[in-house]
Amino acid sequence: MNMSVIYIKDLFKSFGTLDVLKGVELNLEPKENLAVLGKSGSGKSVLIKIIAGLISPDKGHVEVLGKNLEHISKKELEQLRLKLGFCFQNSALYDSMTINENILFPLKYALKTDTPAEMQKKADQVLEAVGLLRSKNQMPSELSGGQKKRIGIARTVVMNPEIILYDEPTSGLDPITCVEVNELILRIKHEYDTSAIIITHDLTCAKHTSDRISVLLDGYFKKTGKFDEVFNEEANNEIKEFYNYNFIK
Ligand SMILES: Nc1ncnc2c1ncn2[C@@H]1O[C@H](COP(=O)(O)OP(=O)(O)OP(=O)(O)O)[C@@H](O)[C@H]1O
Repeated sequence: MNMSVIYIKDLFKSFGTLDVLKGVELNLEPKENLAVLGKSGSGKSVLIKIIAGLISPDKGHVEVLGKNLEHISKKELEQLRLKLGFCFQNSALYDSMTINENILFPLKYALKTDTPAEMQKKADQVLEAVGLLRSKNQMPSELSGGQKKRIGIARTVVMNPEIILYDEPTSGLDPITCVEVNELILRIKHEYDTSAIIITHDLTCAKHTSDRISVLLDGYFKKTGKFDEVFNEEANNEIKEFYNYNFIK
């Protein structure tokens, strides 16, 4: 039996004459963080959209939390999506709502199972976990970029997802705030027992937040392994040069 929370085999996706994914293989284990590195346009977002069932592959096997996406009903897909948390690049907060209302929003409109008191308790817990409980009555416009990222993560975590998909979690942040966000991603994994795919161009983020990294090049994962295995002496020049390993601490 396959124990992976995401299992992808022989995945192909083209748009017209553009072959984007050409034989992607991926295994995400329970409680594992996997960073996906790849150039702009290499197909990282397409891969995430396929995992979320938003677009269909041309060919290949995609299994998420034991469900084969090829044979899944609409209702099952809706239920599955509740177990997937998306952290968008721009945090995607509602500007006209307070931080507290932003956190409550998915609980109220997607989960619909808790009493108001239960929802508020969950919201307070995640705000505490990301260190921003005191900001709960502020508006998003009053927060820094790093604080917004943390709220975006809190809003995802409040739904208690089994898998979190982070899209460029450190983009646009200064190096010190990047470290804070990286630490938060790790803390979330340990405190909430989640697995995650972290799409990033930031090698420091990949190194610190993930158990393994996969490098998407030419439509498939050229290399997967622990950071030091991928960027070792024997790594081919494509991998070494592209990510300019020398700049990493
Ligand atoms: N719906 C679509 N129709 C046509 N082409 C698409 C579609 N979605 C993605 N593409 C193309 O697929 C390629 C991969 O796109 P994707 O958004 O996955 O790249 P990415 O690796 O996420 O890039 P970035 O790091 O810049 O976000 C691009 O050339 C893009 O134009």
